[in-house]
Amino acid sequence: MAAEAAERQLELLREEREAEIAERRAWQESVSLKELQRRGVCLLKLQAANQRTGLYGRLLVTFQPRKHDSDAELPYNSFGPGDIVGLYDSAGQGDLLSTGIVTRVTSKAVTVAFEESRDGMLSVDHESSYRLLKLTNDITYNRIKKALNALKHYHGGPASHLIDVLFFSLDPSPSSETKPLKLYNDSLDASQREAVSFSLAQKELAIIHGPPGTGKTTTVVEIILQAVQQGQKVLCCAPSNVAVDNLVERLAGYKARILRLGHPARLLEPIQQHSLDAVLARSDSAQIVADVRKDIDQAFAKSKKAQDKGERGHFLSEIKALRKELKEREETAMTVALTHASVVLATNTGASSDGPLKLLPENYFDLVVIDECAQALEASCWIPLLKAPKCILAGDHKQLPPTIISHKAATKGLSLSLMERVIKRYGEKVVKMLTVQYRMHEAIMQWASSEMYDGRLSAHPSVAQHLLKDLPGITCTEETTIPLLLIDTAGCGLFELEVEDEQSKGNPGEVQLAGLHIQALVDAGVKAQDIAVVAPYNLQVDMLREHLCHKYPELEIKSVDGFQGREKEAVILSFVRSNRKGEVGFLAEDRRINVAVTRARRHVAIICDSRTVGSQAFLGRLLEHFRQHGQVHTAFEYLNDLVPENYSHGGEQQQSTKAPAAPSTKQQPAPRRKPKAAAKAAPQKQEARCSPSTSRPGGESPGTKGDTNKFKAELEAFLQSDKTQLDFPSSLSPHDRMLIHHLAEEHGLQHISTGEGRDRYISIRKELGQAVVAPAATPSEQQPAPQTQDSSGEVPAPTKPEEISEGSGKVDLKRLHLERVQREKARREEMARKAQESSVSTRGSSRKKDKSECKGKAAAKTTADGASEEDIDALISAAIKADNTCGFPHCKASVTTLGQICPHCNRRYCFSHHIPEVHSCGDKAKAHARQWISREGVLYPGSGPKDKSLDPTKRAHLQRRLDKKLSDLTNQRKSKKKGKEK
Ligand SMILES: Nc1ncnc2c1ncn2[C@@H]1O[C@H](COP(=O)(O)OP(=O)(O)OP(=O)(O)O)[C@@H](O)[C@H]1O
Ligand SMILES: [Zn+2]
Ligand SMILES: [Zn+2]
Repeated sequence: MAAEAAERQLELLREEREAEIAERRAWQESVSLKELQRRGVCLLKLQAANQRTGLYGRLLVTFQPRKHDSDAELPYNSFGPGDIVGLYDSAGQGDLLSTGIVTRVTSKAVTVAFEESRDGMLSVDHESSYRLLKLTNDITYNRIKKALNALKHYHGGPASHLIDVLFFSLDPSPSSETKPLKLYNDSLDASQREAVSFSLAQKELAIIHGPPGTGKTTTVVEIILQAVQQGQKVLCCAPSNVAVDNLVERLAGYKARILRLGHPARLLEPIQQHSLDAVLARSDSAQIVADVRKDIDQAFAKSKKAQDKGERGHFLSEIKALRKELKEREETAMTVALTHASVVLATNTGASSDGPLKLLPENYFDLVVIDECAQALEASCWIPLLKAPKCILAGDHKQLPPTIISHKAATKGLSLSLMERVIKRYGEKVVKMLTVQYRMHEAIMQWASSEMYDGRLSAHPSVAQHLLKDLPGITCTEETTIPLLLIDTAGCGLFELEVEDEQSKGNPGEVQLAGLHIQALVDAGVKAQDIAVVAPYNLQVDMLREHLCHKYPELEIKSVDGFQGREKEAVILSFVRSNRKGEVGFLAEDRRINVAVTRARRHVAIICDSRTVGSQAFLGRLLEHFRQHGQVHTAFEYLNDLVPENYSHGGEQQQSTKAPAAPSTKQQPAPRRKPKAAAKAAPQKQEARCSPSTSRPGGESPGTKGDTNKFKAELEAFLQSDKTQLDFPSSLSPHDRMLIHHLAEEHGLQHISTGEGRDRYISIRKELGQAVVAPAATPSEQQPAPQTQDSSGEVPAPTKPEEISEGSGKVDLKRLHLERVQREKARREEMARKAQESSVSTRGSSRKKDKSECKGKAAAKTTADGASEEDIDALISAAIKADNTCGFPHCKASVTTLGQICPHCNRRYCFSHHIPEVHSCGDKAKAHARQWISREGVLYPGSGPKDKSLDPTKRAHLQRRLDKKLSDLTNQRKSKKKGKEK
């Protein structure tokens, strides 16, 4: 049974391994070194800054960027302790010199430990240029493989019985009686106490299921202390270093005798003293060991100066002998340190028998504890599990499972954790769930509880009602007094970026909105360090960082996966996906969303397109929870702050003079959040939830009806009159503004915002001849429904197709026209009948030719000629509408409210396409930017005080950054084109 399972795991691991290697190879073969560096797996142009001998006689070399100033920072990279890297000679052929393990990474340097290589000693010098490339990690794989092979052939070891239980060939034994415990931590709640005594009483297996914030680690620590109290030796593991360190820190607080295995350099400062290295350094043999190491270093230095081969060989053999001695002495000291400890802690792979644990006898440990078990590969758990007769697994299988590269291996079961697998079989028999949570406001918890934890969670009174405003130094504002906020972008045209060969997604509009919400929180006194911005896609994380990091260096911006296990007072989630297909991709993973939401203590803000995201049932219920128990803002309320100049459309293009280049358009405008008082006073705040997402053509959302009708009446009166401008008072709520904006767009009227902040008011203007536009019965959907080329044949043809001019705009016109005709039907039966007749008569006679970029500016004129009077009305407004779509070929996004005019080509583009590089104004923008930089010495207006005497290095730096940005954008565009051609 166990053997079969082990075999199967081995197979899946092989598959995973192959996928990993294939991915890396594909990168290395098809991607330039520069690009590899951009992806964070390669560091170019390094120099060796220093080298010394570390533990086990390994050579430790610290690399820095090869720059003349010593302060240079490494570029962004994903190097971390434990990573296997290749060291290459940058000059010449770029040969692989050696492989090593990263032991430490700072912003300025990376340290690598090199094993003794086959042909003697690696030697690095300070003059040469090197590069480091991350390799796939053989060590982890090999250790897991080794453990699985040991499992396959396991016979008579301490874990025999446990293995049978975990593979279901033996039922767990009945638990033993235990006497009442004297707790180390007497503040444990009832569910935690129960978990502790249950775990101690079980014979082979206990599982602690700890939902977010329920004190899982607190409970595990108590269990370990109790076990130690009973004289047991405990091996305590977790898949990640962070989780292990967390346990070390907590146990150290109780003065337990602990020992942490692993590279000391990667451990947090307070944990280092518990590391094997530190313990050894304090031991009696420390001085001798240190002396031996010094001898090695000296011999090494001499060997490099050696004149002839013979002399050199002499030193090398001396080094060899010294290393052997060092190893023996270290092993003796290590055994002493290991046996002195009651609790040995390591990562799952760190517990491998090829490390220090090989020094201990086979049945040394009584108990293995694996924390965060639901995030570990089952195979990796078998490394520690083989070492004891009993295990306690702690974790939450309702949060994210381990990351797997091979989709196939994942679906075949590699992503199923040991914890989940065992719970599925044994259920309640072996599990205790912790049910009181100490993190989230009740409103945040409630959703997670009912969706993921059978409604069993309750909030501890100390957190149940806590809000941001209760933190010191925070004023009461709308944002700090609500636990749940939904900022809905539905209908605002804030679409995700479409980078087709890119798995990752980004959404610039949501980046801007996140910036505005953070500003509001910070203005109210919330510290940036208490806020996290979390997004499910790395591309979005990068974009958020780029946009927000300078302004709020303390702000934490992470992917959902990177934030698991953490918490923040306020969490802002950007769900990114906004498309007409309602595609949500891996947002559909319930556990990812569970993790994202449950990081927050007092406040969660979700920024998303409810129309895209809400189409998935689980996410739909999340949004519904926010609507029921929280506040809803529509992104329209932030419009004026987002792109102030775009609230008008038509003649005025004030912005074209002040937008010098691409980067500037990505910059956040100076925050001008709506006046707090006005926002609070808005009486129909609750109705703001009736965002455009809920309005459909032919039916408007309840609750807004009164206002809509009122404004509609005003508008109609205005249309009938010969006035050309209608001003609305500045006291309008954001919601009313949105309604007016809708109606104006409906009627194809100009829509202008005048004034600043509190004094801002909206006016509506008509152009000459526009008074004849027929008022629409109901708001129509802002963007027409998605339409593929194939399905276009089903769209009924308009009355007189032959009168429609050539060009792509006409198809849109047809459909828009028909939509309008159909809506009119409800109100004017007569006309509707006529329209229907005619559309039936010509149905199927038109074919779509959606090629040209022309958006039908001319089309309106020509089509107008012979159409019936009503159709002229409809067509005029349809033409206006068509003119209001993005200028990018095939993009149909509305740009009436959120478009940006490109200063180079003067066309209006949607948020995804407004960047000059994206719609092929890149060269112009680049030239312009260079001019600007050389003239002003700044990257974008307001990026810093104008410094005419900008020094050349600084300028070069700016130039480099700009070039990078521009080339990134160009690449994005290229890859997009590639995708399109397929
Ligand atoms: N019985 C308790 N009484 C008061 N506070 C508690 C109790 N148990 C846990 N806490 C508090 O709850 C918080 C979370 O505890 P802990 O770190 O043990 O949780 P966890 O479940 O491991 O967290 P995670 O969700 O990251 O897995 C801590 O601040 C801890 O002090
Ligand atoms: Zn342009
Ligand atoms: Zn567009």
